Amino acid sequence: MPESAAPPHAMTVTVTGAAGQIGYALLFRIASGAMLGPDTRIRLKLLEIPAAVRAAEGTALELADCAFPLLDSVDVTDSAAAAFDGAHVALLVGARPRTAGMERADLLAANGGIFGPQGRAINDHAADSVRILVVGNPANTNALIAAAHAPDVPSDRFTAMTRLDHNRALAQLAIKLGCRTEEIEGVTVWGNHSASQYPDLTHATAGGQPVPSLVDEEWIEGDFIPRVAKRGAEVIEVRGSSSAASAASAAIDHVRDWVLGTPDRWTSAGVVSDGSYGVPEGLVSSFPVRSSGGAWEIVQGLEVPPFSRERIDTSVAELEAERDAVRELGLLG
Ligand SMILES: NC(=O)C1=CN([C@@H]2O[C@H](COP(=O)(O)OP(=O)(O)OC[C@H]3O[C@@H](n4cnc5c(N)ncnc54)[C@H](O)[C@@H]3O)[C@@H](O)[C@H]2O)C=CC1
Ligand SMILES: O=C([O-])CC(=O)C(=O)O
Repeated sequence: MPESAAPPHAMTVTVTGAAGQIGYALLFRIASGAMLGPDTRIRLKLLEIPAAVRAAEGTALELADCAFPLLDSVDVTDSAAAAFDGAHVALLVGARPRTAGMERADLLAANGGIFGPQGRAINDHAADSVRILVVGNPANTNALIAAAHAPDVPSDRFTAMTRLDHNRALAQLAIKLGCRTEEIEGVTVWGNHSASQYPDLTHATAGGQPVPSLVDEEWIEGDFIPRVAKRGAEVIEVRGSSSAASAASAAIDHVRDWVLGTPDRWTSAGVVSDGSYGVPEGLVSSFPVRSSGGAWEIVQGLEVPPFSRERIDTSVAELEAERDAVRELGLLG
């Protein structure tokens, strides 16, 4: 055997719902090193329901065929205990979609049946340093349920994905201003990953110029906010199926920034509230965040004008209603 030049450091990454649309767009980028960088080898563990294990095994064949230098192994299983064994990063993508005629309470209950046991399995089997990103909808409340079943895992390790909403906001603003997304800073998505979210441009700058001086309020209220908040529905209507590659890309961005640190600008993530900005402690809500040393910190001290206050409160009220509903269903332990 030639002397190996492989990086010494390896991490175990668990992906649930691995045979789904997002899984197919996500796994190859993780294995290529796009998520954890060029110095980290990857051990993938894929969790699926029994009926989709074979499809996930098919994806594992293709992963092998890519001959990714950083990919050490791929295991496919329908056992949560096996899937989360030693996990350093867990991407909870698999979820029960809403089907016709399904009430919100039914959806919450069906997902509680997935995210409760997965939270317990993470608690019992994952690495001490595990970091969890919930992508499967309703993402914020699913993260809350998983965290409630993992008493030994610090709750700040459970996060929900609002990075896709953040990226959508950057993209819409860049199109409006004719600039590159890279020139934009200070955008925040607050609240729930749902149509009630509040993409906030109050503190945004583009090329160093305050965005509120570059666009009018009418555009922000009438075009920008609804466009971003309802972008998922727009993609479903035009593409004929829900956002997958963009969701996978956002998940990569979220975990990369969490583990390796944000650049000099902040981003948005659903994190457990510490009471900042009047969001009740314990709710998983989207905030402006920075990461350093592998931990998210909520950006403090931003002024919240009345228009923003009202929008944040509306989305947070929806999160509270979801929390109360899952509590009543006995899903918070
Ligand atoms: N937070 C966000 O920004 C976004 C969230 N989503 C959500 O992500 C989720 C996944 O989306 P897609 O990949 O398009 O769906 P999909 O239906 O293509 O795939 C979901 C996969 O999860 C699997 N699954 C179901 N229950 C499972 C369980 N208990 N354990 C393991 N796997 C399980 C299914 O067998 C299926 O293969 C959906 O809930 C969707 O609404 C989608 C886009 C953006
Ligand atoms: O509604 C969905 O399943 C997809 C979704 O969350 C989004 O695109 O933001």
